[in-house]
Amino acid sequence: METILEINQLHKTYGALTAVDHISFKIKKGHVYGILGPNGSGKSTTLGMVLNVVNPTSGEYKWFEGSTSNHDALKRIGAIIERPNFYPSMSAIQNLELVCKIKNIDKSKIEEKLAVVDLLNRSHSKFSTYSLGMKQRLAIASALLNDPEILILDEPTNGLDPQGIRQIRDIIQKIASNGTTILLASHLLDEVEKVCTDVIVLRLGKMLYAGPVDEMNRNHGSIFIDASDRKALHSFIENKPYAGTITTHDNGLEVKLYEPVDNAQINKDAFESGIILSKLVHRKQSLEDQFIELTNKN
Ligand SMILES: Nc1ncnc2c1ncn2[C@@H]1O[C@H](COP(=O)(O)OP(=O)(O)OP(=O)(O)O)[C@@H](O)[C@H]1O
Repeated sequence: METILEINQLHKTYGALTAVDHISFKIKKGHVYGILGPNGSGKSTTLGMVLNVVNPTSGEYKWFEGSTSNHDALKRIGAIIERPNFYPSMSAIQNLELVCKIKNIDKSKIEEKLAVVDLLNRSHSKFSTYSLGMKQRLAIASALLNDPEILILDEPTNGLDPQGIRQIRDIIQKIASNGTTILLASHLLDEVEKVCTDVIVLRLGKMLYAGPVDEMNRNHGSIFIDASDRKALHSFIENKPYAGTITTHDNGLEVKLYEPVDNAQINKDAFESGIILSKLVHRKQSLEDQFIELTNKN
């Protein structure tokens, strides 16, 4: 599968502060990627570096498998990394015509792109009359004018109401379904989970996870068990191949599972080792729990 962007050991410091710490990942064609992390984790700096507006301290990145210079690659990319900024007294169409003129793009695409972002019926209204969501959608239409191979969005739903958020998410999915690769930065796990196929998790500039969203979710959870002989229970469970970290609580043991195992099997194993379980509860970890765990741990 074609690689759109390859980042290798990209690193950025501002004085003593490390904003991005030797991160490496690949963006493959046709996927929707989320860069997920709390505020200040280095998402915008990463986007800034690959868009040639922030100079990396070290490391490298390569667009389109190196078939073009990083400067020329920008013509094949659509990006919104700042708040939408258009002329307030001009209509959507007039603003997009101006963008076409500046970027030397054919005007014929304007209507098509306004339709993608659901703004055709307001295309003659002044930009100043637009809601924040409409402004953001116009920015997306503008970034799509040159039919980019990848669309990059930094916190695309920031400040929007639930309906505005929903519209932007639907539009992102519509654009992705037409084959455009998408890279979006977000601090919202829910957003990434709903929209993205793949995720790169950052914290304090470090990459904690890169891979499919559903593999981040492929977690076997924990079991909570108890028996009258706690010590024997501990020795029994710690030797099981499915058992990970064991935490002792007042009301029993919590055991993280490395492998899938059903309750009946655990019960049988315990019984065969002479242990009668007085408690056996299986809890699957939510993606949110995992995200919090990932971003707290490292
Ligand atoms: N121009 C700059 N000068 C100094 N420090 C900077 C600069 N730009 C970013 N930083 C710092 O680098 C770190 C990463 O910032 P960055 O904006 O990339 O994070 P982010 O994940 O995008 O967060 P947010 O969502 O809050 O923008 C932060 O500690 C930030 O204060």
